[in-house]
Amino acid sequence: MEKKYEKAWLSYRRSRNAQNTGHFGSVFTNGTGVVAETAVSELQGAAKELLGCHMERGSWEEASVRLILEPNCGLGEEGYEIRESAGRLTVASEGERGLLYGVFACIRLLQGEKPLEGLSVRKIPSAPLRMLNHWDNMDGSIERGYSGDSFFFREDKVLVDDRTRAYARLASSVGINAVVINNVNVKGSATRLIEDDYSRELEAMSEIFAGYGIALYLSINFAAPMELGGHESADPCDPQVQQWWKEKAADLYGRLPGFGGFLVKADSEGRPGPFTYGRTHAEGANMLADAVASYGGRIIWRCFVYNCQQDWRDKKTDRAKSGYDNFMPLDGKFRDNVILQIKNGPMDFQVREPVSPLFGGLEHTNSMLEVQIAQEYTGQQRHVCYLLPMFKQVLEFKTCCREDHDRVRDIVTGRTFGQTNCGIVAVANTGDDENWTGHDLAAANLFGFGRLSFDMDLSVEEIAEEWIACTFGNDPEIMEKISKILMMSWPTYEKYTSPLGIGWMVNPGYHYGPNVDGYEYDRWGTYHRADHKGIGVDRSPTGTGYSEQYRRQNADMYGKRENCPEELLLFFHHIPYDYRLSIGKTLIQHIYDTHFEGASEAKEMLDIWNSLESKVPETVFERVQKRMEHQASHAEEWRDQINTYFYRKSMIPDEQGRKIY
Ligand SMILES: CO[C@H]1[C@H](O)[C@@H](O)[C@H](O)O[C@@H]1C(=O)O
Repeated sequence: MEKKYEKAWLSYRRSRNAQNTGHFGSVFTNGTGVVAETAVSELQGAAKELLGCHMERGSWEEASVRLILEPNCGLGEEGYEIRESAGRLTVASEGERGLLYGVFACIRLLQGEKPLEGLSVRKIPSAPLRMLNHWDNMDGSIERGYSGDSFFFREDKVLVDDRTRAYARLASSVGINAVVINNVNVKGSATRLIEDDYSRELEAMSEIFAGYGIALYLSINFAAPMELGGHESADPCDPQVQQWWKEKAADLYGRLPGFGGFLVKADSEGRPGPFTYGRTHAEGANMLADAVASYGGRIIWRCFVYNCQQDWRDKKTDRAKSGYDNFMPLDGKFRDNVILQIKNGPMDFQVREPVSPLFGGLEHTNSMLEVQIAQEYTGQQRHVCYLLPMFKQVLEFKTCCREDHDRVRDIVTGRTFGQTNCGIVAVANTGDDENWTGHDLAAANLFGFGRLSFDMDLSVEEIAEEWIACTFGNDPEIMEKISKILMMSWPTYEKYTSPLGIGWMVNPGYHYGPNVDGYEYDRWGTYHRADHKGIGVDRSPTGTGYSEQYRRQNADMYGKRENCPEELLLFFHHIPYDYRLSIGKTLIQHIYDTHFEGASEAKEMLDIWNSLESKVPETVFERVQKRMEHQASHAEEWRDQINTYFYRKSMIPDEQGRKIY
């Protein structure tokens, strides 16, 4: 049976005032393609539901809204301009996708009850590629999925139904233009997605996506020529293997409208890759790039490559170094239609990490920033954790690879090195739960990721406010309180879990809940190295040397403990418990204090939510309340386990004499 689903931020409430109704009499477009059609019908649907206006199609002269393709207007295919004058609204772009994004922007204004009079807005998307990666498996499960099962797959079948369109609307409404529907760990029947078996469904899906300006991408299994083609190897330098991929590409591009290309996780966590054949990642990626090049296809190649068989006794090997060690020597060796996909930090989506040194390191290679909105290590969508402030910090980080235009955002938007194949991608947080994201407030991360990738000038507060207005309406009390919860949530989560850049301390495997030594003696390279004197990983030049992978200025900042930003202190240094931080307190006291504070803030967020009972729909109120109650008590569990652990290790009491077990 199909599960019901809601419309998230696209569930339109009737406007409380009539200020904008005059604008929505009729609509004209000179676009003739499917995306222009979508733009028109989205506008008509929203006008009807938000304002009660039935918009007819009208001629250029009479229409009150004109969606106009204007060649060479400098906006590009995806940029738009919205102009209002004398009761008429014009949305202009060079491409139909720009018209669609412009329409969704108008709809957001209506949802926020903003007046349209005299409006003049011009936006060109910041990142060329704005992508979602779904880690959905063909059996319907989702790797690191916290919102139910997949709505793309079930029991080895590809699902194409109303929900596919509903998903495409949500994604496109915030500017997403590329989607990978299957898990990067490609095994079993997922390897067959590129075979004919699924062609009918994938064709239908890519058609729906294309109508919303979204390119469908697939994750592939590097060993597919062996598993599907019966070849003896998957060696990228073997002409037969090359030929096999060429034929696959010809077939896929021949039948899937707007097909984007492949995403590849190779030689990582047990997945096959070019290393088996003594080949480099560049040789692997370029072979695929050549197969898709003539169709305008792209190969997105992940840099999440590290030794997952480490010995915890070995203090020289450092997982944080592996991305850079593997890919820096290949800079400049990749084809132009290859994009390296780099996780924001050198480890794995922890609550705080430094920015990967590949940003600012690579100069001749297209790169894309990968973040995770599925909250694998940040509360798994049972805890509220609004991640946009983290993403914003990452994007604003100065890599020092240039005097100017050297921030991560400059690199991934093509400003630093003039690249056009670049962008930003998030591991998605959706599933077939009624509200899409399990936690209703987690939808702010999905919405926010899209909005930020489209417009990196937006502040995280503005994004939160837009999302709240679209989802709950713009009642000032709702706005203020939910904003407050969202803005508190990441720092709060960090405080009661693993602050100062130490990370981890979770239960192995499923990564939820406190377990200080969970990964301490394991093979994954994720250690905190705590003993009775101190804690932290020495990644300075005299330790593992990781800090030296940064450009000089940043290497100096991270390499010396007195220069290191404190929020990352334990990522880079092993610090004694009695070390005095700049705020005047000792490290151990800071650990105690943050955990007490974090747990009490989690309770405060719950209280704020509870005060909104009469203001938000009952089902939503209760869903969120249940999760926030769990969060508040789980935060206490974190607090007590962490504080007790470090009290037992250090035997230094809390200066404030609070209860430590
Ligand atoms: C898809 O595999 C994931 C894996 O579940 C996750 O725990 C790990 O952190 O990252 C991997 C990756 O990013 O490839």
